[in-house]
Amino acid sequence: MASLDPVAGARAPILAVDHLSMRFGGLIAVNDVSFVAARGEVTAVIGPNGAGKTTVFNCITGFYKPSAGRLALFHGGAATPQELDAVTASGLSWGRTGAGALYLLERLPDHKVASWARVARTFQNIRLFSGMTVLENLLVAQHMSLTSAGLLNPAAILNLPSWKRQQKGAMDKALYWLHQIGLVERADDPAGDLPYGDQRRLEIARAMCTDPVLLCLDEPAAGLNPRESAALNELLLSIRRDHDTSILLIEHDMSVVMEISDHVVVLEYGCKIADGTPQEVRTDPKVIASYLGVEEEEAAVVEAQVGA
Ligand SMILES: Nc1ncnc2c1ncn2[C@@H]1O[C@H](COP(=O)(O)OP(=O)(O)OP(=O)(O)O)[C@@H](O)[C@H]1O
Repeated sequence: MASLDPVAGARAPILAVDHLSMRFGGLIAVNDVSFVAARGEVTAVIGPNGAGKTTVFNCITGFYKPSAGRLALFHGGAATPQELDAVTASGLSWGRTGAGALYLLERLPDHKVASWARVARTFQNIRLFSGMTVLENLLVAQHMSLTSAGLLNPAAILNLPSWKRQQKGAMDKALYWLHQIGLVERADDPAGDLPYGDQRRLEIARAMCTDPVLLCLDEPAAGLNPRESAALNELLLSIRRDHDTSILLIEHDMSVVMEISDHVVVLEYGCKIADGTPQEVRTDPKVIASYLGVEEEEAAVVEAQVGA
């Protein structure tokens, strides 16, 4: 894997997590974790239960204010170290850069992480509007951009062509994503009536309707059967291929991680223990020993390797 300098690496970063820590009273859930997610890549965060994965996500998406650390998100391309330092020193939550803009997510409330920094997320448990139709779920995701354009907006009040164009744009986008997830036929059915795998993909499509630069998925394959899991992989690979959206995912299903990730970060007890390509991580003795689990006799070999 090419070097991933947080600021100006060969592969432009979308997110640089820098010395992130999160404490809950005496418990250190995330302990001085740093990694970079590259633009246009799928980065997986893995680790055993309680390793701190969801806490990292909650810090990135503004649900938690980190106890320490910096979470820099880059729009348009990499920032220079000077630009990153200048925004950090300014005390502001964002600044313009030569390439576009950078946002310090730890300084933004969650709704601004979503609307300004354009970071979208899904949760471990599905959070669709189950009584709304499939199509309505995709339209409601775009409600913020439509209403903010509409507030005190004469175009909306008078139903002018510009307003109609915006509404048509929202419908076109919803229909595009309906096609992408193969649910056109079920557009008018309540979302809660869909099979579980379809609900998962609808949730991802709904997040994509907000045009995120970074899509954070918390265990998207949880509870899926192998066929549904394959459909999920296909959707995520198509997002990576066809859209300017980078993906950060937490996943326990190693088949998903190994098949679609470009880069894997491994946490254990809140600390990062490995960071590399799926191949590098898969063969890392620390990962084998601590996360994937080993047979007794293998453990002795691993221990020797780790100690070496
Ligand atoms: N709001 C909170 N208050 C107190 N402790 C918390 C809170 N959130 C998480 N923790 C603790 O932080 C540690 C890390 O939890 P976290 O949910 O981030 O782990 P995880 O790797 O996502 O686990 P899982 O795979 O089971 O979802 C755990 O010990 C958990 O109990």
